[in-house]
Amino acid sequence: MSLSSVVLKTKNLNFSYGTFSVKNINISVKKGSFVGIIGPNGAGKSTILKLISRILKCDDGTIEVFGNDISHISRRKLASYISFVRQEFSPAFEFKVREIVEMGGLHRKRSFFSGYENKNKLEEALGLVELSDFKERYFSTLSGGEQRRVLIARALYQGSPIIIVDELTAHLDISQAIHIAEILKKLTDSGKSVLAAFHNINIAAKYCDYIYGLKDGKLCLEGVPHKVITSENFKLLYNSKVEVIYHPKNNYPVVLY
Ligand SMILES: Nc1ncnc2c1ncn2[C@@H]1O[C@H](COP(=O)(O)OP(=O)(O)OP(=O)(O)O)[C@@H](O)[C@H]1O
Repeated sequence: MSLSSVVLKTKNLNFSYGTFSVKNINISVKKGSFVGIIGPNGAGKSTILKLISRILKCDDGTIEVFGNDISHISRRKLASYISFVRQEFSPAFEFKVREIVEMGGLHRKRSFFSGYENKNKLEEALGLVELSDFKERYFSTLSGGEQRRVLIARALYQGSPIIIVDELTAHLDISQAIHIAEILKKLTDSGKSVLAAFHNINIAAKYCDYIYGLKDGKLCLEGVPHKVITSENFKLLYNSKVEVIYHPKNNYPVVLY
């Protein structure tokens, strides 16, 4: 694939909270690809995704989206390139589900109070995550999994070409996790790009085109799922002994816990 198909690229990214740092992070995401980051709790996955979404500012290094250094573009412009689905979201005020989803379109509007921007798009985004009947419910009254699906709908409504998801399967039962992964996979088939952190390695192995392995703030593995998901690498990343087999139908690696 040509260099021009790279839509997101980090170069030697460094960041420290003081006690924990991520070091020399080089990640590339190509147009239409589904890229995963795996690694144990506290490895720095969320930190990297927050740096890319400019929630945190890197100490050193650069992040480029479509060839633009993100430190030189406006928040609105960044929101037109990247949507970020956080692991947790607790709004300070009571918002209805449709209002949360509509927040995804703020970069296209003058103000939040300009009324419905695009009713069809709103219906479409909620329909995709099977929450059409929840539009008028207050976000705080939804279960963790339902809230998560609302946040995915907000990212879909935002309409950006790059979607970043922190812990794709958080709060989702296995059927919802597969459903959301399928939606994102379809989006990559239509040219969008997804970068997501995963704890569920089998979902990552099935849906990702490319996987980065992170440990103690450093990338120590990268490649296609067949190369990265091996029992040796699992030991290296998680210090855990597992067996890896290959799916009888589709041949992707499957971890036997
Ligand atoms: N605001 C903060 N101030 C200080 N340390 C932080 C802060 N946020 C995160 N950390 C620390 O940075 C490290 C990496 O956290 P991060 O959330 O990036 O890891 P993660 O790989 O996403 O973990 P998990 O899989 O548990 O979500 C952890 O040790 C965490 O305690």
